[in-house]
Amino acid sequence: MSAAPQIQADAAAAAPSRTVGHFQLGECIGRGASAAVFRGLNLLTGETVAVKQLRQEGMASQADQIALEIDLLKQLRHPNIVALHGFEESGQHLYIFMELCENGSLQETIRKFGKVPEQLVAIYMGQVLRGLAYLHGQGVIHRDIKSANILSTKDGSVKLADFGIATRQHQGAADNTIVGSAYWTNFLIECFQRDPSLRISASSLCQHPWLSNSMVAYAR
Ligand SMILES: Nc1ncnc2c1ncn2[C@@H]1O[C@H](COP(=O)(O)OP(=O)(O)OP(=O)(O)O)[C@@H](O)[C@H]1O
Repeated sequence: MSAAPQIQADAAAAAPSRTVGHFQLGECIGRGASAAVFRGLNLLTGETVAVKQLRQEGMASQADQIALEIDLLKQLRHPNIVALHGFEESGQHLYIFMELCENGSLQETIRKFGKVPEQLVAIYMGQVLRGLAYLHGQGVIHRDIKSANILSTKDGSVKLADFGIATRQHQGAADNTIVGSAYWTNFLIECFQRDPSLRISASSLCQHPWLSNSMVAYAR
């Protein structure tokens, strides 16, 4: 969830071997502004999952947003969308159990391996667009498409994640609000100021850092 600064990731509270519901937590595999993400083992099936841990303290103001993310993810089933298995409240934390994407985000992939060849960008984009087409078919607008929110599995599939600021499109209503991550949003505002009729596709913009390895091109 991108817009949740109050919620602090608390990795220390989830020591390895801690059990939440029927999931055992393992090592921390990622961290965002609001969450820590752990590898988890489903003790009933043996399946490995990702467990997103959010601190409940100060969450009241974010409760609607979190409920929305869980509600949206639960209903979505597509090979290019991260599947949600369930959630659990335990102690001071909320835990969201999700499909594990072993390779983490595409942002991390670019950090580790540098720029991506055009041929692979085309493969990633094809999958991102299939995920987006599915979402739009369900009336869901993601609103924060960026490399950090596109996760990849070890077989090379990519999946859209992080529905913290996603919204449902009401029939006939256009969504003209600009939301999302700062550097992305600044660039979009700049483009809209130049030509308000311009339709900017966030998914197309993702390709720029993939091809150039320039992550902060639009930072302000
Ligand atoms: N399903 C998953 N499988 C594997 N790794 C994941 C998964 N979900 C998240 N991660 C890892 O954890 C990191 C942080 O997760 P996420 O971006 O959801 O946190 P956040 O705090 O909600 O994000 P933000 O910083 O945008 O607010 C990701 O960048 C990714 O590396």
